Amino acid sequence: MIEISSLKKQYKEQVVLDIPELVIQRKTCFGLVGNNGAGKTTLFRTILDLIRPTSGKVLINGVDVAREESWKRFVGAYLDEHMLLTYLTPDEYFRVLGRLYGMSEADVLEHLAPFETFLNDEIIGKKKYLRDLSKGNIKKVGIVAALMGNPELILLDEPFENLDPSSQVHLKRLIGHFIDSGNKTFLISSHDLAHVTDLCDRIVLLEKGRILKDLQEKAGMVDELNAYFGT
Ligand SMILES: Nc1ncnc2c1ncn2[C@@H]1O[C@H](COP(=O)(O)OP(=O)(O)OP(=O)(O)O)[C@@H](O)[C@H]1O
Repeated sequence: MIEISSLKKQYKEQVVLDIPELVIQRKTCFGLVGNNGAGKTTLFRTILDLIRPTSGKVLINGVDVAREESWKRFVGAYLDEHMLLTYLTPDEYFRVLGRLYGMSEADVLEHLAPFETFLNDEIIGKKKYLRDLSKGNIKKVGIVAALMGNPELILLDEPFENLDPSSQVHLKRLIGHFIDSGNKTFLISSHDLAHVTDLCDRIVLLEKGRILKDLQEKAGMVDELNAYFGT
């Protein structure tokens, strides 16, 4: 469970995040939407303690993310390519992460198996450095890496961006499968209203750092979002 209280992030006089209270229950697929600059990435970065809030706090399963490290064992995330070791090939990167999570080579291969189609033949088994992959293929590596080590909570920032249409559908199926397995919580930010509303049972709409809507009923979700975005 994620508990956010009195969370504020300010750059000089600009308040970019202002969330008095937000609780995200376990086993939820939580979608985060909002226009450019609404504060989606800032919220994710704050939850992951990559930036410190000006005030307020984030608890993951009761642990204050800014004070302890234990939450990192059950959280996986992919926000952007800065999270990757781009001087490695994808195979090397998965192997390094596997070691970090105490996985054997066989465990790593077992983890990668369901992603075989998603990680197309330009990624696995090629001696290409991560930094030389296309944007979409880098994203695929980041997403598959975020799911390593059997995390309970997974944060994905714009997972569908830069993916070709069939990979988007494939990813949606993969995430859906993890959600159906019943023990994972996903936080997904996206500009793709169709994908995010298909997947998520709760969607929060941010505007200028504030929660404008908190949609928790599937029925009407799409219409409310379309009305807001004028789509
Ligand atoms: N280091 C920083 N210094 C000053 N302002 C910042 C900094 N980082 C983020 N911001 C500002 O915070 C606001 C929220 O940015 P954020 O990246 O969280 O938005 P977003 O909803 O993820 O946008 P997008 O959909 O474009 O990715 C923006 O106005 C941005 O310019």
